[in-house]
Amino acid sequence: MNEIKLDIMKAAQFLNTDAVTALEPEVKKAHESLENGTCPGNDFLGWLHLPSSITPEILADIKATAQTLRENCEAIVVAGIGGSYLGARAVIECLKNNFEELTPRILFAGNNISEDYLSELTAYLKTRKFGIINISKSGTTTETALAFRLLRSQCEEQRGKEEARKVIVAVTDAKKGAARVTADKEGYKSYVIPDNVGGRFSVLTPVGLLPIACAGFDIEELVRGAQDMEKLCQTAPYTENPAEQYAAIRNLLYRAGKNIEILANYQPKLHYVNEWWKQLYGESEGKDNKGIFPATVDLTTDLHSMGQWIQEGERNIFETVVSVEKSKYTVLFPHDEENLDGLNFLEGKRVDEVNKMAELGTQLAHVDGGVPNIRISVPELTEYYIGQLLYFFEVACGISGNLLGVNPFNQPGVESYKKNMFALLNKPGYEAESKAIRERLNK
Ligand SMILES: O=P(O)(O)OC[C@H]1O[C@](O)(CO)[C@@H](O)[C@@H]1O
Repeated sequence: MNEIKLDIMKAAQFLNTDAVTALEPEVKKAHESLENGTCPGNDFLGWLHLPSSITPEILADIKATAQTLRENCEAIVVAGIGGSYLGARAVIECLKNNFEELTPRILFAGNNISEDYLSELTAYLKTRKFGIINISKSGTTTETALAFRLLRSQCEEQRGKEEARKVIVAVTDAKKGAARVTADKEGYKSYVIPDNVGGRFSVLTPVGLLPIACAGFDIEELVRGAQDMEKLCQTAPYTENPAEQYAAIRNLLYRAGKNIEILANYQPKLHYVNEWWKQLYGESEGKDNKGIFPATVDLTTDLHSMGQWIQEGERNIFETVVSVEKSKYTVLFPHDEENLDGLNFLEGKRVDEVNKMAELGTQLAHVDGGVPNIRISVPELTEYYIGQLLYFFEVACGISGNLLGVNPFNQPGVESYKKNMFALLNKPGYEAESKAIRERLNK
């Protein structure tokens, strides 16, 4: 199998010579505790062998639902936030044309509380036949619930209740939560987010697969990539196991004082993979006053904004570059008669070659500047390799969180803002908190 490759040489050179080798027993133990289900948060390990559990029947059912939506909608709005949003968007943005809109158009909502966003979205949809995929594990997330309320009533108004039923799909908990109750009451087609799969690990459940199928992409290939990576991560020895090596090197760097990891790409289509990765690692590791801060950049774009900081700022960072080996198209650097920009020496070269030299030059400059560099190379931006990449990051995250000594599968800190927001908005049941927060603000 051809696969994504990890190169940690330019990061390991910042550590003692045998540091990565010496960590093997610890990494193996961290990985085994995932596999044996003995790690903290072990009731949330449903994602670990998810790829190999996906049957052709499950995929066929998702594809049939996607087909119904595709046939009946000019736009499909995917309502969700965090893990109920980013995985689908990451894959779709990787695979779609940078400029052409998909047919039907895939729109995202429920990931903010912006009045203008919702106003513009509902106005845009007024003249269009649209459907909704309402994704929320809890069914009570404010951002998503708000968008769904607005969109559902608009959809029913535009199509009539009966027709609307055919184009509203819920992806939610098996039993509890508003989304489940509404779906069951209204008879919407629905999918279950398993109890033991947390949002940020759910891209290979219908949370990700349904929107990706609606966008017209090949979910079989995506799952096949993840399945192959599942096999590799389970069987490969330490030195050839990308998930174990990535978990090892980032923890060693963290222990050496590098507490910020910057995920970088050289393809705009990977922007939302950055966003997905940020949630995966941020929510998994940032707790108990510990954790690498996950930051992201799009290059070469951000070399013209963040490049200075990365090159010469505080030396507490390391960089992980996701590099795509093969471009889909060919564009050659053009000739210019006047050559005022002095770039005719590049004439006839593939733009991708120039991009790759920018990448190599940047890697060497950053390493010279004291920034350890990890490189993940992806053969091509296809469903198969994206499936590999996402699953690789998930397993590495589980191992890494165990090495760090946290529970990688909870996110208790996320509740704090919600508690304050509800207190400020006088949510019933929050009377004491409302009183306390008002007193605090009036001091
Ligand atoms: O699917 P839900 O329950 O709406 O939650 C969405 C997101 O909110 C969080 O619970 C907190 O941000 C994430 O972990 C999750 O991915």
